[in-house]
This record gives sequence, C-alpha cells and structure tokens, in this order.
Amino acid sequence: MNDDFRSGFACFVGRPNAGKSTLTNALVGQKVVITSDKPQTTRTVVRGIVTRPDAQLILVDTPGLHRPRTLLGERLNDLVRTTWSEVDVVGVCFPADEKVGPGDRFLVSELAKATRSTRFAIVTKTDLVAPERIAEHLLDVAELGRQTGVEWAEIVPVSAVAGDQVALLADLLVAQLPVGPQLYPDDELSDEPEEHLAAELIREAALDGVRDELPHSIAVVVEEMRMREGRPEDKPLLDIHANLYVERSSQKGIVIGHRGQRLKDVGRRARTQIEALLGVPVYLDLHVKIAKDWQRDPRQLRKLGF
Ligand SMILES: Nc1nc2c(ncn2[C@@H]2O[C@H](COP(=O)(O)OP(=O)(O)OP(=O)(O)O)[C@@H](O)[C@H]2O)c(=O)[nH]1
Repeated sequence: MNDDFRSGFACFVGRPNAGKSTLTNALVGQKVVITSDKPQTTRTVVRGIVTRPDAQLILVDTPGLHRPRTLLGERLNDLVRTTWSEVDVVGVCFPADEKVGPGDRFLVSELAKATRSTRFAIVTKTDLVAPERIAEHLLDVAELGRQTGVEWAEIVPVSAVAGDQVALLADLLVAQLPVGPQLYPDDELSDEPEEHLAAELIREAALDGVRDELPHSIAVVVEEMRMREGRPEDKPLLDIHANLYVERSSQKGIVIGHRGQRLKDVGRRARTQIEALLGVPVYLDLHVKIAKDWQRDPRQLRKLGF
C-alpha cells in the first residue's frame, strides 16, 4: 500500500445543461451518468469512480439547485446542500457558450453560505467558443467569486467532448483529496445499484424527443432484475421488469406512441445501453403507469425513490 495514496469525494454543480454529467463520464472514461440536452434530467446522486495508481476520486453528481416550486424541488435542494457539506471539492461548472448570469450568482451565493469544502470554478464546453471568449469568461467567473466571497482554489477551462484539459482537471481534483485508503475495488466505476443505473438509462431513452413539461413528469422504477434461470452458461439473459411513471393519462399516450411504436423504440434503445453497461444480454419488460401528480405527493415520492 502506497503511503501517499489519496482518496475522497468531489461533486459538480452548475446550472442545468452546464455539462456536469458529460464531465463526470469523461473523467471516469465510461458512461455512468445519463446526459441529455433537456435541462434537469439528473435527479439521483450517481457516483462515478476514478481509480488511478496514486488516488481514488469519487464523483458525486447532484441535481441542479433551483428555486423550489414543488415538494420534489425542495427535496432536491436539500440533497444538494447535504452533498456540498460532505465532499472534499465542489466544482462549479460554467458553460463557456453562455454568459455568467443570475442563476450562477444564486448558486455561488448559496455555496458561499453552505460549505467549508474547497471550491473549483470549471469553465465547460470550451470547444464551442473562440479563445478570446474563454478568456473573458474566466475573468467573469473570477469576478463572480470576488463579489460573492467565494475563493476559487482553481479556475479550470475544459472540454469534456474534445477531451481538452480533462486529465489536468483530474490531477487538480486529486491534489485536493486527503491521504487515505482506496475505498472501492479497482474495477468499480460506480457504486450506484445496477437497478438505478438501468432505471436512469430507461428514463434517458424515454426523454429523448419529448418536450415541455413531460420530462419532469417521467420517473422510472426497476421492479425486478435477475438472471433468468435455466439458461446455458454461455447464453445468460438478464430479465428486467421496469415501470415508467407519468402523471396524467394524456402523457401516457405520448410516451407509448402510435400503436406502441414509441415505447418499443424507447425499450430497444434502453436495452442496448444497459447491455453495454452491464455486459450481458437483457430482456427488458417495460410498462407505462400513471402516478397522479407524483411530484407533489410525499407518499408517491418515497415510492419512486426520492
Ligand atoms: N460541445 C460540447 N458539448 C457539451 C460538452 N459537455 C456537455 N455538452 C453537451 O451539453 C448538454 C448538457 O450536458 P450534460 O452533461 O447533460 O449537462 P448537465 O449539467 O449534467 O445537465 P443537467 O443534468 O440537466 O443538470 C449535452 O447535450 C452535452 O452533450 C462539451 O464539452 N462540449
């Protein structure tokens, strides 16, 4: 055992669509967190784990902090604050292709109040803008730190998609971790139960191409997941039974689509992703159910895992 080995936790925060999930995946080197071009799709705290010869960095991905309108919104904000106080580094993501705005200011002011951990400013998506714009953005971010009283330990521009500076960011994050033992086995990429990962991949597939309020109304619960019995050893099959919840019957129709075609597509895409992640052929049994106004109902929220 190496005496200088470091281990600890970091989490990325930032406005919806800031690129937090994509960055987590780039650091881990494999897709463990769902990404989507719809805001606020990351609900559960999913960890990615980076294991290197000198360190283990555990990445916690939180939902975005926003002004709560529903019970779900309040719970999510509590979750974010708790996470901030437990990690070694909080990385605030500022997408380079959008100006620093009121949403960022709200978040950084909350961060100034809430935490004693080290803060990084991460300027994401640098591949989308010219170098001059990146430079301006870095200055704006530094200024926001001064105004809110948050001292940035590092300000790092990265592109998760182009792979620029991702390795540097990993080094800087690792440098902030305390000396400590490896917390997870080498081959573990995430400690999220496989049921949750599968549910997230199904939700991601279901979100693709839907609009307006529907993305927030979809929740997925994997009811059962187990290897099918009596299969030959070289032909395993994993059975997954999942329910996709929506809030109203009109939404059910949209999700299922004409003659069930849309749901079929969603199932096929989700199955392919789950097979890639778990490395085993999957039979996915997917049903759509209505949980009326689940976002406002404490009992339903608990049942759906919030
Ligand atoms: N060009 C480019 N696009 C990126 C980069 N990082 C993320 N994106 C895109 O930006 C969108 C949002 O990325 P996510 O990683 O889902 O953002 P997020 O902050 O996790 O979003 P929420 O879960 O909604 O909070 C996706 O369409 C990504 O493909 C990047 O480095 N370059």
